[in-house]
Amino acid sequence: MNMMSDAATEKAVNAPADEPVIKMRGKDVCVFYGPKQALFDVNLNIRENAVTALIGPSGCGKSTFLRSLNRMNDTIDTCRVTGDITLDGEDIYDPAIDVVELRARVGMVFQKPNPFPKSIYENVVYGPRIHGLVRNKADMDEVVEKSLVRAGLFNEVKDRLHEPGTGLSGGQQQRLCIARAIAVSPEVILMDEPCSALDPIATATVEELIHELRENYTIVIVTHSMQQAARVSQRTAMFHLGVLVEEGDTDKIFTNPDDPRTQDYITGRFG
Ligand SMILES: Nc1ncnc2c1ncn2[C@@H]1O[C@H](COP(=O)(O)OP(=O)(O)OP(=O)(O)O)[C@@H](O)[C@H]1O
Repeated sequence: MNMMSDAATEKAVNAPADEPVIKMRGKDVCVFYGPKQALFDVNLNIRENAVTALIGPSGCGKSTFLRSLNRMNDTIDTCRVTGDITLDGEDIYDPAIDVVELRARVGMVFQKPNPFPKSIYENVVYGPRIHGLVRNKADMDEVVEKSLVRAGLFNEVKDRLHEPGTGLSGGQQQRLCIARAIAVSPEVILMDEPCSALDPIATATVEELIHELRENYTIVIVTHSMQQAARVSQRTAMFHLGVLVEEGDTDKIFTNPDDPRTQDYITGRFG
């Protein structure tokens, strides 16, 4: 019996074993805030089941590009996006796209852990409930436990699931936010400097988690830390003044970049 889903079958047919699968594709992406252009013709493919790091000096457009991948920029009145961005080949800016559904498929974790002022349990179950993914208490218990286990938090919180999420440490709150993102079974997780508010130990835990999540998810992470990009990512994209300077295997970008701007940035000459 053939157990493969149609989508999996299609992928297997379309992608030879050694060809990476492209999960998201950005083509000639330009982003404007009012009259100001923040991104210029960015062409970047995001590989499936890999971690892609977006690096570059402050203001270069990393977060702007990240936010364009799940239409978070739609929430900014002055923001306008041109070019094409696809998810599994589908145009995410097509007016027929349901943005709520898109953001369930392409989840997001923010810089500052932002749990809802509710219990740990409610934080995780909120998304599955609004997306109609759980029908009863047993479903809810299961999704809460599974998501917290995947986020590496279950053992630390299993005895206090009904206590406020805001009572956790910063690192635990960030893992709770990751559990909340995972709970709706996203395909892609966008992370905007997810460790910048965390101490080194909590950072190491979240980095380990990112490493593990890669097996099941496609991850795009904005980071200011070169060490972090080198530790967690397989692909790196370097931005400067709104332009994608270069992208490639992380090892190559950090040891032998093609562009002098990348060389200057990774050696700390600017940024
Ligand atoms: N909401 C906004 N309104 C107007 N301009 C904005 C807005 N958000 C970002 N910008 C501008 O767009 C450019 C890119 O900003 P963006 O935040 O994407 O850069 P970044 O590389 O993520 O920076 P940082 O590393 O400092 O977070 C900057 O010039 C910034 O001032």
